[in-house]
Amino acid sequence: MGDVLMVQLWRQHRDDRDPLVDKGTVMLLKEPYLKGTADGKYLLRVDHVSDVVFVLDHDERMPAVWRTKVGHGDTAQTWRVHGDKHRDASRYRSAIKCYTRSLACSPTLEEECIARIGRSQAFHESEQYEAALSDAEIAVNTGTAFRHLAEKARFRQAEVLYALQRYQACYDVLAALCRDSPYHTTAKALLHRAIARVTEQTYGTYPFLDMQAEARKRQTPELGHATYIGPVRIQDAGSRGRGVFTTKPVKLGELLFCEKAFATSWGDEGLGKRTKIKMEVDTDPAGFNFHGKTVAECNAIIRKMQASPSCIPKVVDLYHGLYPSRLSNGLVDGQPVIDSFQIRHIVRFNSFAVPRSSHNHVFRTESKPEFQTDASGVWTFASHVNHSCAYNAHRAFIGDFIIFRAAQDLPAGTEITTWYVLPSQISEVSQQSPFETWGFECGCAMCTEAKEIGSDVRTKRNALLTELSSMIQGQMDEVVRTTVSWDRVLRRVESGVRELEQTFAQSAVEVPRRWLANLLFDFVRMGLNRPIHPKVMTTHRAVQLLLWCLRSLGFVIEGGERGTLRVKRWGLLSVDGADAMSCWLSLRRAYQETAPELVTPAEEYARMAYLIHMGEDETFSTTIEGTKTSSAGPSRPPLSKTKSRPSRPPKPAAPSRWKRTMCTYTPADHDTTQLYSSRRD
Ligand SMILES: C[S@@+](CC[C@H](N)C(=O)[O-])C[C@H]1O[C@@H](n2cnc3c(N)ncnc32)[C@H](O)[C@@H]1O
Repeated sequence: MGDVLMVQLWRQHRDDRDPLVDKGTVMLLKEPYLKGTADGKYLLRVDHVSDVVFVLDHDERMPAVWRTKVGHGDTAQTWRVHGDKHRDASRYRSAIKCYTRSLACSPTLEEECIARIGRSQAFHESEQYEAALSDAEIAVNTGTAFRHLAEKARFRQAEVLYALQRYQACYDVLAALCRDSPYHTTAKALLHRAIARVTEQTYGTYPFLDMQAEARKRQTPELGHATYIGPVRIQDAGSRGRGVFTTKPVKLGELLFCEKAFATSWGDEGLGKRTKIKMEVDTDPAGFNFHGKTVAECNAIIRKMQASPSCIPKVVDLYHGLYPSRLSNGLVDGQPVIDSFQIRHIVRFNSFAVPRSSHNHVFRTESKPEFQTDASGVWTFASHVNHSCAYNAHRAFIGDFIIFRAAQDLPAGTEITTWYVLPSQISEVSQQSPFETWGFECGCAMCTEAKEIGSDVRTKRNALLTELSSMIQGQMDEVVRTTVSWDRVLRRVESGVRELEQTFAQSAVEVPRRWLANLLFDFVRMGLNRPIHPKVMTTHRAVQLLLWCLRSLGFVIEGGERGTLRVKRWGLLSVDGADAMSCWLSLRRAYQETAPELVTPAEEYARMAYLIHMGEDETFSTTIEGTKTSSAGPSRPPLSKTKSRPSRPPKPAAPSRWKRTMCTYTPADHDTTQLYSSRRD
């Protein structure tokens, strides 16, 4: 009839150098459907990438009348030359088409092998690693008869195995290649990298300093390291579905796993700027609104699944709520079946919004006053960790790596938990559940206690909390402006806090008192901030209040004022306000005046908290001291399998440096619960 219908292709990978649809492109659409447009017309909408099949000329499904006529110049060699040209210009789609045509008319095994090597490279450069590997392996087999091609094909195979993160297999190929061709310097260099990756994968030893530096430097900080899964495994967690459990006793701070993201989406703006992604708002048939990073993240996942079909099962196996699983894992018409809507559900339940490095969440400077959430991504192993507000494992980020460390000593068979979001007020726990998005109720001690207390206790607790926090702020201002004595404020705060404590029937070890700890910590910080509140708090009182703060988080501490300081039980690390790391660092500072003998143990505890918070402690001294040399602290045995540091002699405390540090180190100035995104926190 001469009609023309618009076609809308969703979620396809766009490459402006090499358009997906060009003049003469022939597509087959599966399950096509028409969608009405605002101007009263119709278009064909294709939501799922696997609902389009691009038909090439030699494909038997191409109608004969549409096939291009084969000319005299259409030889394997000319197609290959075209392919090389496209590949050199980064037009991989076109290059692959040309190599495919070259393969279709290769008259000899040698010609075929050359075309395979070329196509493997084009697949590799366009991140279609599995197709690249398949071509490389065929080339290795066919190339054995041609010495010059065999070496090339094996190196190709090794490069693709490395890109596929199959480091042991990559090592095996390279070790043999280097034996046969000892002069192959590029193969040797890759062999060294493969060895480093196998070591990371097996022992969890990482060059964290380099990783932090790389994450800061690179615009898209996807780091070239391997995933390590330590003493943990996925298993049934009863009513919580699957969960991650320890396989052996684990010590506080030990590395549980360090996982490279399956897919992340980073902003396309310059380094250090806030993320800005072209907004693409979209509603799927289930009614979810997805925009910005989430759309980009879905696209990144889909693209990776298309390119590496063997990883599809581990993605579609992730929790996706009530959305039905309809996918077969196999290939249909030569390509994997990908349901875009299922991917959206997977992203909704499993994605983390992340900073470039956990440093960005905890530390900020005057030049970088804003907290950045630079990306969002999916980590397929980490996604199995369930939530608890009283979590026992802490996650940190460096580039596209998620690092989980034990935040307590954990016996074998313990389910590890993290926080998705934290309730922002005690009262909220009893009203609307912050976990509604995920469809569960948190059963941790804190949530259970908050639910079980009677409404009179709850009302009293909330009233006291509100009264105390506004009183602290108001009174501190009074102290600064007038001659109101500091002691009077302190007495009022102390009696208010004691009254609040009486609203808890259980001990702080059983039910940590996050909000009380926050309040106390805010108070101490104000008191110690001498440039603003001159001479308001004695350091001795600050020490007592900081210890109180840690005890409110469930820490059991022996001594702490003079002579001895020993943590008998580690409490909640906390991420919002009174985090244990800030408390220990403030204590370390205060001890410089009141009990110098306790500076070193306090620093050790601060270092442990830092390790758990940041995922590594190699940057501890640099970050805390603002110098390149390590600060004081007795050497301790390396934790888990992390790189050990040489022990250094204790150094005297340096108050002037600390002052400088205080300018850059303001962890309690923000509410970290806000920083991770509306999804998983
Ligand atoms: C990212 S998944 C975690 C892994 C999931 N349990 C599984 O079986 O694959 C998030 C989902 O796990 C479940 N979940 C997580 N924490 C939970 C908790 N504390 N209690 C009950 N269910 C929880 C909820 O169904 C939530 O939507």
